[in-house]
Amino acid sequence: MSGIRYVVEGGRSLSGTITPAGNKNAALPIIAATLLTDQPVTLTNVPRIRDVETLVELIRSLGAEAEWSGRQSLRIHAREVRSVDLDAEACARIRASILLAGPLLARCGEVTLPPPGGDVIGRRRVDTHFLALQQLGAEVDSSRNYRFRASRLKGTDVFLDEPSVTGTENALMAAVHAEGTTVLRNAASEPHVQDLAEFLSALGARIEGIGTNTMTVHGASSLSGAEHAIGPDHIEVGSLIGLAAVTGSQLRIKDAGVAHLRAIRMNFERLGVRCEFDGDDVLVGAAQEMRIQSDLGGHIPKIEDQPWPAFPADLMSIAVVTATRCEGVILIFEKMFESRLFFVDKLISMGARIVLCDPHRVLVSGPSKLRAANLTSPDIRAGMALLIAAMCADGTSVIHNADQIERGYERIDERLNALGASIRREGV
Ligand SMILES: CC(=O)N[C@H]1[C@@H](OP(=O)(O)OP(=O)(O)OC[C@H]2O[C@@H](n3ccc(=O)[nH]c3=O)[C@H](O)[C@@H]2O)O[C@H](CO)[C@@H](O)[C@@H]1O
Ligand SMILES: C=C(OP(=O)(O)O)C(=O)O
Repeated sequence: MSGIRYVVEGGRSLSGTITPAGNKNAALPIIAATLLTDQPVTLTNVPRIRDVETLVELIRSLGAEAEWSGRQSLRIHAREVRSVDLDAEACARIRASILLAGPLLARCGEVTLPPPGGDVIGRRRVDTHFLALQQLGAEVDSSRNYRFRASRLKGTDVFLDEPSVTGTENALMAAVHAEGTTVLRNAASEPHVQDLAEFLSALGARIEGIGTNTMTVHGASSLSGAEHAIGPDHIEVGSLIGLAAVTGSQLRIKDAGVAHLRAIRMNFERLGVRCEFDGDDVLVGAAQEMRIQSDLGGHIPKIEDQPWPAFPADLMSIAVVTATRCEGVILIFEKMFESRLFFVDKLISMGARIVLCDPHRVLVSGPSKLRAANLTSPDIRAGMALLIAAMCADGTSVIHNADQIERGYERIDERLNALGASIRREGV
């Protein structure tokens, strides 16, 4: 079992203001995309999390200069890029290593990538990446590692077999360097995909349809440098809303990017958790109704994930833990990942009333009073859900393998302690 554990004293209410970190899933493709230009790039609001540090290590190994010029500010200059063998262990630590495929193919004409890692939440297919890059003219071979080769990339009309987030991002990064025009259909449009497209535009790429499922990309032979601020992490904002609700906390979540929070707000309302928008801040009040809202006719409601702009898959674990503290019954239907819901056995051991119907669906009946427990975090979001459970449970819980939480949430112990939480970080 790996090194970091959190010792959490439950039962405390928090109060105050917290600013969400930059979006992990935007920072990662944007850092990969800096390899597309030989000019310097400055990125601000970059989350200092483990996945980012690993990707920075990987791009340095390819010859890019990358220096932190402030706590959240990263300067990258990929004057020269050599596509040599990438460290297999570093690639296996993160899902985002797959995002080097598009930029390296575009810049160097070939790339061999060891298989990516990332959360173990079910099968993580890469077929969409292969399909898209192949249609742009790459030869691909997955017999040993992932090998992509293209003497030139040529724009075309690409229909993605599913709106894969990183698949869309790889296609976008390859397309900006392709000859002619590329149309990407059935594309993902999550805030992080939009952020990447905005960054590429700041480098001089011409992209139409940002934020929709059809993007048109006009290829450019060279791109400039740029300064770009990573957008706020809407998954962290959603996690904080759930946390505030179950701990009876009053929080102002500052500069939260409310334009991206409609589906998130709507689904929390289904649990009887309401928040207000004040400019770009989110306000969560301490006295929430916490009563599950039935569908018309008194039917059992559900929360389900779907591609953007619907409710995000990465908030499903947070929705489950929040529901355990609400009055009523709700079905949580996770359509994307077949192992993400298995962590509910840990909530059940804490006293939650949950039926795991099948790998994709759980029925939660609340409210349950949660008891402290000795827990292990299986992935980023389940880890955060367990931290939330521990914070509202009676007694002191220990969360092992908190390294997983730190893959995605920056200094979460310090930041929550500043609001009144009691989380002691131990281990190395
Ligand atoms: C580094 C990064 O950005 N990781 C995110 C990215 O992973 P990633 O890009 O790996 O995830 P994908 O979008 O490719 O797909 C995730 C899974 O959902 C399935 N699928 C996808 C689209 C769809 O319409 N229906 C469907 O069932 C896919 O088959 C796949 O099994 O997007 C996921 C889905 O938002 C998030 O959980 C991850 O945090
Ligand atoms: C699943 C996630 O990350 P990754 O795709 O990097 O494993 C996540 O951010 O919840």
